[in-house]
Amino acid sequence: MIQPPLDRHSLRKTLRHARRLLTEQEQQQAASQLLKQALHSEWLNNVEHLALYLANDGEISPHLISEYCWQRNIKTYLPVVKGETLRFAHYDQTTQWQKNRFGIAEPVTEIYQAQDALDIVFMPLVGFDQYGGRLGMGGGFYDKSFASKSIEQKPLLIGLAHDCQQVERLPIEPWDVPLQAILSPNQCIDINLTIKD
Ligand SMILES: Nc1nc2c(c(=O)[nH]1)N(C=O)[C@@H](CNc1ccc(C(=O)N[C@@H](CCC(=O)O)C(=O)O)cc1)CN2
Ligand SMILES: Nc1ncnc2c1ncn2[C@@H]1O[C@H](COP(=O)(O)OP(=O)(O)OP(=O)(O)O)[C@@H](O)[C@H]1O
Repeated sequence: MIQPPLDRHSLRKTLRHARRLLTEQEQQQAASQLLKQALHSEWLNNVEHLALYLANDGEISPHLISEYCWQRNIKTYLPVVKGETLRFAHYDQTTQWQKNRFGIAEPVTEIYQAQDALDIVFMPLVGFDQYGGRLGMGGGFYDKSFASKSIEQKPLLIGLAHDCQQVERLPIEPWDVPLQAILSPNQCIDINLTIKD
């Protein structure tokens, strides 16, 4: 596991490099293990509206989780970049796509789901720690989007990650919105159950 002290910029560079080194086969294996962890965690049990993302830059892919959701009639949503924040648009196998300014596909729509109508948001991340710390791509999009959400309010924020993205303890900034849980191929961390010191 990578040991800080490393500043956010260096950590981001190191961790993005590590996940991009994973082979296609390792990515497929990770995606399949991730689905198993998601089912094992039981977080999907009573979910009706779930936001996830399209994997980019070596991120762990939640595509098998989407396929599971479609079989179960769980509605799936993707982030759409709007100015400095994110909106969440419904998608399924019939969706039409356009690329955003980062080259990531987004549904072509003007209809968005209210944030508090989402049950869970599976968040992409560059780095995480066992305390719910999250390092993203550096745009602050997720942090700004969920800045006013209290811990009790929907949606539940769950980070998805490769195990190689874990660090001992991330340097945290005041605006960072903590993860409430983390799923990786080998771990299912419920932050409320981990010891905070
Ligand atoms: N899969 C996925 N979708 C996502 C995010 C994400 O982290 N992952 N986002 C999470 O916020 C939002 C988009 N934020 C992003 C911020 C930076 C880059 C990125 O690749 N930056 C490049 C420079 C790209 C450019 O400016 O042309 C880089 O840093 O190398 C990508 C997405 C919404 N959708
Ligand atoms: N709630 C907020 N209000 C205003 N500015 C914010 C807020 N959250 C983050 N920012 C700004 O966004 C910038 C990027 O933040 P940070 O490095 O934490 O992004 P990130 O979590 O890595 O990215 P992302 O959430 O998009 O995956 C910071 O410079 C910060 O000033």
